[in-house]
Formats: sequence, C-alpha cells, structure tokens
Amino acid sequence: MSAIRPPSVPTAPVVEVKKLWSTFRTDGVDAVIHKDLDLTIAQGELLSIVGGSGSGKTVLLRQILGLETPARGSVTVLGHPAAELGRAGAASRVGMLFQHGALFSAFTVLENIAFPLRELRNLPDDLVRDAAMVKLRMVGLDPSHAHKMPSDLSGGMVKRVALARALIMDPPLLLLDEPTAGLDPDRSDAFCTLLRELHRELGLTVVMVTHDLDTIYELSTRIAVVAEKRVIVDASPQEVLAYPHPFVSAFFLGGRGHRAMELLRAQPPRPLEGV
Ligand SMILES: Nc1ncnc2c1ncn2[C@@H]1O[C@H](COP(=O)(O)OP(=O)(O)OP(=O)(O)O)[C@@H](O)[C@H]1O
Repeated sequence: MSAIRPPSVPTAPVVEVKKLWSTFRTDGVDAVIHKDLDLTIAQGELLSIVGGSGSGKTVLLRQILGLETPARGSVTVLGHPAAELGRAGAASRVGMLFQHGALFSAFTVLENIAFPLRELRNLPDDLVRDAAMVKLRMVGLDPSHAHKMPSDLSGGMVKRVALARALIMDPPLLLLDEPTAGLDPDRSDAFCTLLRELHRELGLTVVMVTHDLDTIYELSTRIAVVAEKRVIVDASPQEVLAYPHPFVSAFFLGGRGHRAMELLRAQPPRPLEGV
C-alpha cells in the first residue's frame, strides 16, 4: 500500500526524519520499532502523530528530541542532527511537554518554570524570575499561583505550568506527548484553546502525540499515522480519514470516532498558519 504524501512542503523543514530505524536490544534480541520511517514537518505546522499502542510514537518523539539514537537513517531538527541538540541550550530550540507534566514536586510553580534558565547558570535571578512570570501569564495562570507547590494544583494547572516551562526559552518547536490525557472535557477544551492560540501567536511548529480524537480534530493541520513500523499516511485530517487501512478505519471511524467526525464535518479545513 503506497503512502499519501502532501504535494509539496512550502518552507525549509523544521524536522526531517529520513529512513529511520529505531531498535532496542532486550535479552540479546533486537526489536525493530521503526523501519525506514520518513517524516518531514514544515515550519508552522501542528502535526498530530497517531498509531496503535506500542507502535513507536513516543520513541519517535524521543528521536526528535535527540534522546534516542537512530540505528540507521537520520533525524534532523532545525538543520542539525537531533543528537547534537545536546542538553545545554536544547530548551531554546525544542520545548517538550511530557505526558504527566513531570513537574519537580519540591519546587514552586515559578521555580519549575524557571528551571531550564537556571540550569544555564549565567543569568541574574531577577531576570530569570521575570521571564518565568511572563510565561506564567502566557499560559493563562494568575501570578498568585507563582509560589504554590505542584501538589496544590489541579491537573489542568499542572499541564499549564509544564507548558510554561517548555516555552521558557522561546523554542520554535514544541513537542507534546498526550497533552490532554487525564483532563476532564472542559479542561481539555480549555487546554486545546490555549495550545491553538500559542501556536498561532508564537508561530510555533507543534508535534503532538495523542489518542484523543477531539484534540486531534481541534488542533491538527496534518496527521501522520504510524503503523507497520513507518508513517503509512501523512496528510490533512480529511485525506487521512479516507485512507484505506484497518488501523485508520478502527481509530477514526469506530464508535468513539463518530462524535469527533461530526466536529470535523462541521468545521472548514484548518488553514496552515504562519506558512
Ligand atoms: N528503552 C526501551 N527499551 C526497550 N524497549 C523499548 C524502550 N522504549 C520503548 N520500547 C519499546 O518500543 C515500543 C514502542 O514504544 P512507544 O512508547 O514508542 O509506543 P507508543 O506508540 O508511544 O505506545 P502508547 O500509545 O501505548 O504509549 C514498545 O514495544 C516499547 O516496549
């Protein structure tokens, strides 16, 4: 079955994955997670990566972050091999929102947001504090929350603080792993609205892994489906829905897909902002 590809990519890619193989050796046996996986992400896109459980979506995000090493092939981010992003300064190029927020429980909200800047160790305290306050407001949180501990926050607030930390160094690329997991429908909708506004206002390129169809249809400019160890289709939501593959049918057209499908039908296709 041949993959559908968009006809052209309008600007220099922010992420370019070419013929990627990801493997893990367990008990002397190599498990192949990705085999000749190709994916190109242009500036300003909001790309959702979907696939079955264990299909390698998180490993793909980790490859883009430079946390995994390709067994073969290449992963290029902003023109450099992902592995070269390194720890120091990586947050200025790629922001990552982990699935459970992953805040430091012993740090206040403001200390959590400021953490990547503090790690640089060369900025005055008041500047770091001011920058963290700007990001706190940017994610829609009142400054009165700055000195709270993570245990005092709701699930939605934890996500917002983690997002503020991911954006502290104004990275052009933001990676999101299940951004609305664990949120009730109202908080999930509010978080999607925030992500859409930040995507537009900051001109971000966003790559998101999610199982949540409402989130996918609400935000995606494009969807990449991972199955059979590669990206089988990489296109607009409408084109992906029409792609003949058992996973696509089960995921998008099964029972839970119907409400989200109605939402998609009611909306015009989302334009690609900033491209
Ligand atoms: N460090 C590792 N060592 C060995 N195997 C790993 C490692 N990391 C991931 N895997 C394996 O790679 C496969 C893909 O994992 P991954 O977490 O990317 O799946 P996923 O598509 O994100 O799944 P889910 O939707 O369930 O979160 C799984 O079989 C997993 O067990």
